[in-house]
Amino acid sequence: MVPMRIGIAGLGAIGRTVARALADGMPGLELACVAARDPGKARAWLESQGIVAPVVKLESMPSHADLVVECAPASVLDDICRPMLSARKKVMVLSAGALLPRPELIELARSKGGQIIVPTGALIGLDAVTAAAQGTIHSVRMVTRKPPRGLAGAPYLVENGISVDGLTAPLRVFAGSAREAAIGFPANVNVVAALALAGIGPDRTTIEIWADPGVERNCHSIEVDADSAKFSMSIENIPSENPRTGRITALSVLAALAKQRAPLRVGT
Ligand SMILES: NC(=O)C1=CN([C@@H]2O[C@H](COP(=O)(O)OP(=O)(O)OC[C@H]3O[C@@H](n4cnc5c(N)ncnc54)[C@H](O)[C@@H]3O)[C@@H](O)[C@H]2O)C=CC1
Ligand SMILES: O=C([O-])CC(=O)C(=O)O
Repeated sequence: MVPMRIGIAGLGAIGRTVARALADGMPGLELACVAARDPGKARAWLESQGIVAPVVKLESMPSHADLVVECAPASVLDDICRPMLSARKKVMVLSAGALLPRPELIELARSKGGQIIVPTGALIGLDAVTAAAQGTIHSVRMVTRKPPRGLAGAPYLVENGISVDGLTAPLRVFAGSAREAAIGFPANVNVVAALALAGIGPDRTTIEIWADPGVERNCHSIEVDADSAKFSMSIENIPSENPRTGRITALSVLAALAKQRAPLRVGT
């Protein structure tokens, strides 16, 4: 079987873990290329890891890869998706919050025959949410609690003069829709964007965000009420080297990549 060629756009907390795993060997998959903001730094890291892969520009990824894992800042989503989707290829999008204001990327995938894959990422239960969405979902509500350092610097906090420094008790810093949360916290709550895309959309999916000095983990809890089932889910994510990103996120990418070529697929 010809291996599926995987590209990685963004060599940070998620990208490095995915690159390492692909280089160690995943059946039916090969690391085909990497794109980074600083190509010299990327080459030095790959060399230090003994990983052989070309460092290429975002626009030339389609000639190297069948599927690109987007694990870069939200601001570069267009530059990663457009070339790949125009070439009828796949992009696994981690910056899910940046997809909400860009429905044209989904339209591009539709018109060209490419595909955007949003993995479950740092979340839980998108299998059940997508299943329930085949029927009627009445409501989806999410509450996120993060250590203050996992929220510091978010545009919503800066614009509203909300400080999370030196908190001694939990502070609710936001309540609103997934669409508003993705704008105000573009690097902190991609999870609610993925939840919205799986279920009832960004305007009806609601979220509260708490800066909680009492937690060490990024905690998400979700309640779904549908005509097929009512369910609650929660997950406590251990932060990776990037305090905003749970360790499980890169593992979710690996699981989603493995499904691309697996003889047995478990879960939707
Ligand atoms: N969907 C989900 O469940 C989750 C999504 N995320 C999102 O995934 C993305 C990646 O997260 P991390 O790896 O933790 O971030 P990170 O900040 O550790 O790494 C991002 C990397 O992208 C690189 N980069 C910047 N500009 C670039 C460009 N023009 N081309 C290529 N690379 C570029 C940076 O230099 C950095 O190495 C972020 O948008 C984050 O918000 C994070 C956690 C969960
Ligand atoms: O959704 C995100 O951007 C990251 C997150 O909450 C987590 O890793 O728990």
